[in-house]
Order: sequence, then structure tokens, then C-alpha cells
Amino acid sequence: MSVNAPVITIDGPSGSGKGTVAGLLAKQLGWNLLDSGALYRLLAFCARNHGVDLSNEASLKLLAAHLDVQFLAAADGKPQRIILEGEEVTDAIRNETVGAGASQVAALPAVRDALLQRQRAFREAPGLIADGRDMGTVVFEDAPLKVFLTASAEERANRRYLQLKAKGDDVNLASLLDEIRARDERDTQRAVAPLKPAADAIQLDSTQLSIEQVLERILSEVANRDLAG
Ligand SMILES: Nc1ncnc2c1ncn2[C@@H]1O[C@H](COP(=O)(O)OP(=O)(O)O)[C@@H](O)[C@H]1O
Ligand SMILES: Nc1ccn([C@H]2C[C@H](O)[C@@H](COP(=O)(O)OP(=O)(O)O)O2)c(=O)n1
Repeated sequence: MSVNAPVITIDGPSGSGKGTVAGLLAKQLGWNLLDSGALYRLLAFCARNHGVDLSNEASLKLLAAHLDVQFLAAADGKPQRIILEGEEVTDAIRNETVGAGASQVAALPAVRDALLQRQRAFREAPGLIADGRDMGTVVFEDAPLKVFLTASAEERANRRYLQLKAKGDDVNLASLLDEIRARDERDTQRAVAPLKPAADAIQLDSTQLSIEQVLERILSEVANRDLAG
């Protein structure tokens, strides 16, 4: 691990565009990518496969410590591929059931602790883009650029609806909005590493911004801080 490699953290609620923007930034800058939410999703998914209850903190801590996962570099324009225990789960972990499970296991302190070093190990030269909920507040507190990306709950639910529908999932906008609100509530109200902007984060509301506009704003901060060398 290179502790001196710069990190750009992108935190925010579900559907604000973190994953999309993080992937584009990593590609543009040629930096590494950490999708920390995928780790919590993988844990929830793995727990279900192994019959572990999502409130069993001791067993989840063990599962988290031994999670057998590989992140494979993305082919052009595609998300990175995720392999869990030898099986590709890239798509299987992207639904609201797994998202809600992830939010549930993520509230357990022993689980967060077990995943901390694994996340920090992604900090390699030339730099890291880290997306999640506590990237700027806990995991990479010393990051030179922190972004807190938001959008209205309605816009986020609509984005998720379009995304899942395009994938062929049978989705309902009203339930997605309820699920997003429930997740916001759990992620912001938990005792450990709650979703909140770091004191030194730049806050970006993407409700009225295109993906390109969000990217441009972040890249202008990268240039202002001379982060990309
Ligand atoms: N600014 C934006 N305007 C419109 N759609 C967006 C914007 N940002 C992201 N999206 C779309 O919204 C969906 C959710 O984005 P995603 O990056 O998965 O969010 P998050 O990682 O914050 O949950 C994706 O289909 C993405 O293409
Ligand atoms: N750094 C992180 C990342 C995700 N989590 C938890 C809370 C989130 O509701 C779930 C799923 O996160 P993920 O980023 O994959 O979810 P979205 O793509 O934003 O819907 O995991 C977390 O607690 N801390």
C-alpha cells in the first residue's frame, strides 16, 4: 500500500451518481477504483448464500474478514467485474434486496472494522477514487479532495428505476422511492460511520446536473489542487 498516493473520495446517498462518476474519473485519470459499497453488498449476498442471518454480527465479522473476492478491471465503458468465491456476481449484487441487506450489515461495527484494512489497501499509486458513505469521514480522512454528491430522493429513485428497467428488472418507482428513503434513514442514523459530509468536503447537488457536468466540476477541483501530476 502506498499511503502517499492521492485519494479522491466520493460519498453520498444511493442513486446520487457516485459509482458512475467514480468509474469515469478513475478511467480519465488512470487511477485505481474502490467501490466500497460493493464490499457491503458482497457480504450481504454471501451471508444469504451461506445461511447467515443479517443480524448475526459475530458470524458476519468472520465472513467479512475472509470474503473471497476479486475486482477485475473494466472493459471499455463497462463496470468492473466482481468475482465472489469464483463466481461472477457483477449483476447479481445490483438490486434493492441486496442493497437493503448491505445497508443492514453496514450498521454493525464489527463488520465495518473487519473491512477497514481491505479498503485502505486499494490506496496504490498513481491514485485512488473511492466511492461510498464514509470514504472522506473515516476510511481516507486525509484525502486531498472529498466530494459529497447528493440529489433529491425523487430524482435518485427515478435514476434507479431507469437503470434497473434497462437491465430488464421488474421494478416499481414508488417502491424504489420508499426503499431509497429507508436506506437513507438507516445509513444516516446509524451510530458508526454514518453517511454525512466530511467537514472539508465539496458538496455537489446533481439533481439538475448531467453526469458530464458533475465530472467537469470534480475535474476542475482536481486541476485546482494539482492532484493529477
Ligand atoms: N447526474 C446524473 N444525471 C442523470 N442520471 C445520472 C446522473 N448520475 C448518475 N446517473 C444515473 O443514475 C443511475 C445511478 O447512478 P449510480 O452511479 O449507480 O449511483 P450511486 O453509485 O450513487 O448509487 C445510473 O443509471 C446512472 O447512469
Ligand atoms: N462506504 C460505505 C459504502 C456502502 N455502505 C452501505 C450503505 C449502503 O446503503 C450499502 C450499499 O452501498 P452502495 O454504495 O453499493 O449503494 P448505492 O449504489 O449507493 O445504492 O452499503 C456503507 O455503509 N459504507
